[in-house]
Amino acid sequence: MSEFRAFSAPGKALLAGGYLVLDPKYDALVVGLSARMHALAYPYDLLEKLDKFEVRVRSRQFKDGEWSYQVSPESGFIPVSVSGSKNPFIEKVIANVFNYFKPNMDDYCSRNLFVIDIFSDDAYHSQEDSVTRHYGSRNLSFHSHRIEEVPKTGLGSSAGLVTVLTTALASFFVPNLTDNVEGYRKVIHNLSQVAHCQAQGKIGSGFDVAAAAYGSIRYRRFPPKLISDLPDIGNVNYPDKLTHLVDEVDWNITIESNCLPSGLALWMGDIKSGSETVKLVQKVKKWYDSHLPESLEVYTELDHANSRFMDELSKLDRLHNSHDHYSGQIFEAIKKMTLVARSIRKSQTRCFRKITEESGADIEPPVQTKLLDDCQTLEGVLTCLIPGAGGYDAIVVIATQDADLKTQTAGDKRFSNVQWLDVCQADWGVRKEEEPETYFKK
Ligand SMILES: Nc1ncnc2c1ncn2[C@@H]1O[C@H](COP(=O)(O)OP(=O)(O)O)[C@@H](O)[C@H]1O
Ligand SMILES: C[C@@](O)(CCOP(=O)(O)OP(=O)(O)O)CC(=O)O
Repeated sequence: MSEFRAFSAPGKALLAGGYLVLDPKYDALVVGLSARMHALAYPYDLLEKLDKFEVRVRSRQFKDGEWSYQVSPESGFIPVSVSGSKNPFIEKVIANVFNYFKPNMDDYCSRNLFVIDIFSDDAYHSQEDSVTRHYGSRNLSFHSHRIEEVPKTGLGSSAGLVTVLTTALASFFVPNLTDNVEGYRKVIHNLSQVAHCQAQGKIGSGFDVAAAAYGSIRYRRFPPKLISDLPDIGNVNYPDKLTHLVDEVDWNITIESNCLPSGLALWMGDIKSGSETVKLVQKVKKWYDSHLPESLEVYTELDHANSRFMDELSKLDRLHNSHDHYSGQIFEAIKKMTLVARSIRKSQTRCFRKITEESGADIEPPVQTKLLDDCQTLEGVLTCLIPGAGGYDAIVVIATQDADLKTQTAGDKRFSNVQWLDVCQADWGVRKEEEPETYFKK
């Protein structure tokens, strides 16, 4: 492999199943977004030190955005930073991709330097303190702060980074991956889940990594033990255990394509304040354990509402695919879906308000319920919800394709805190980008 090549992976919005998805008993709906994380892999290069590999990852949209790590087979491919700065997500990707492919120094003696550039679309981060530059054939925002200091919008930047970087790095070891990402999607997904969990230092449900790898899906998580049982990186057994986990073990996971029907549009509104997912999760867990069996009843009601929501969307999607988009049947189905979606939202709001009041975790605080109710009055809106962990981060509105929420809400005080992000659903997962030269700075 000596060619330039580029890959990209999508951001996510969790539309149903927040909290429940942490338990392998429940399904969630996560959609892939048009905002993507990109990786441009350069041809092999030569590093003077012939007994080591070096991976150089550059993310030039952020201050000091360059991380270099060296690895060698003798030290169990434990990445050693040579740039001084560390990025845990990049570090764990390198550790796992090398431990899985186990490249032999002799085979790579004159091609042991791997250079990868990362680009992230604007919607992932707040645009304050940034300048737009024409880069290749794209407009990209360049921030004056380091990546950790730039506020996020919650689209899953680390999951996108891990997934696209795993793909790009793997393409150095498997030359035919570039033209066959589909054939390696499961390996990319499994390796990315492992790296992401290790970097986060916790085992989330993995819905964000699954969406980065597969796009819009109905998702049921893997048992957390699969990853927590791995030995430490550097342990002599790590490469074999990892390979066994990635290739042989049944993860008991559900990943089924489940996208928003093509006649509907997704709007994502960033709210000018944020919530911390980890703290919310801790409070909800505590509430769940101390309120059994009532908390189980609440989860069962929520799960029922979530499943109805996913089923209705699938039904509408199937109808859309088999009919002319302007047929009377589609209009009727959308009208029916609106009624169903509103009853589902009522049920979700009732449950989330109850959890909010009893746990002290602001999943759906009254101001957010009010905002959703206001959104519901806009023309063309089917339903709206608070994505992911809820709180004050964001709202999602599902509307008919011709509804223009930006125009409808402009100057309306009720929506003064909402900034509509420039994203839509894009249901494909990690993939090759056909024209890598469009990323080159001219
Ligand atoms: N474009 C990028 N370049 C380099 N590192 C990135 C980039 N985007 C995200 N990251 C890494 O992911 C971290 C953010 O991860 P996290 O806090 O889990 O946020 P998110 O919810 O967006 O995934 C950053 O601090 C950085 O280490
Ligand atoms: C609570 C959760 O089920 C969903 C959180 O969804 P968000 O979309 O809010 O996630 P972050 O981007 O990580 O903050 C936790 C999980 O499933 O890991």
